[in-house]
Amino acid sequence: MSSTPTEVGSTSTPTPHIDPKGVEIAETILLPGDPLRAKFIAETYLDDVRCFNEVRNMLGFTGTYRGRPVSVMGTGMGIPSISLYSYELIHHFGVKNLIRVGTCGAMQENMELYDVVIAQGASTDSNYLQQFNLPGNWAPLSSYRLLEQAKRVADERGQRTHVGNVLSSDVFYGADPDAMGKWARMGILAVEMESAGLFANAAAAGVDALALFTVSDHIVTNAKTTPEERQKAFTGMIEIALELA
Ligand SMILES: O=P(O)(O)O[C@H]1O[C@H](CO)[C@@H](O)[C@H]1O
Ligand SMILES: O=c1cc[nH]c(=O)[nH]1
Repeated sequence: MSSTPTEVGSTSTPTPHIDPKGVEIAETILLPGDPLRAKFIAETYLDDVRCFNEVRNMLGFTGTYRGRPVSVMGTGMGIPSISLYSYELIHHFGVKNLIRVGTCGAMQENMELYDVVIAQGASTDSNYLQQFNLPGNWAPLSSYRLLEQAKRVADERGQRTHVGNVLSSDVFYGADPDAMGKWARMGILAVEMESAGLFANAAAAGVDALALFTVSDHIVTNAKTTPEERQKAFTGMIEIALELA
């Protein structure tokens, strides 16, 4: 990371990628990859909404959900993108609970479109973790506190879930046709592109992170949702995440 804000700052002091212009950012934030999904979540679920970021159109909003402050912001796609936003949110704006709400490609045959995946851990083919110079291979895990709450809320709502290890991949269009099968045989539930970076940044800073996904397509059966459904139809996952705020 070339820019290293280390103190929690004021919301009138911008970082390179977030300029809240005085609008507060809540300690709990939902993080979809798509900034338009952030706008949809804010407009659909939050009261008293204010926009806190428009830099690069990576829209961020703060409002209340059942009276509690909560923010929601897009992260873009891939570990480099979510890593710089999560770093600034944690280290400059004091965010403590970071909940990714994404889409994923299912990799196990017992999974269906619109099932919710709760990431217990995130394996990765990215080199992002090497910067921590650990003397071995570190396993990026989600916060057990948030994981346990999310599973309980999902069960209460009758939402079908799968809890386990996901793959945060640097490649969407991979060159190796065998790669996904190898990960699936190690029990990986689904592929997405950000959570390992989010979990690493959260662990390094001692804050809590979780990732929830809606299955948008299936790597084995080739079932798919449409782009419009990807933006809007994932209400089960969003409603679980909002209960954690
Ligand atoms: O729907 P989002 O949250 O963007 O997540 C998934 O979708 C994107 C790829 O289409 C990647 O960001 C992947 O992680
Ligand atoms: O990263 C992703 C997200 C959804 N579906 C995939 O196949 N990959």
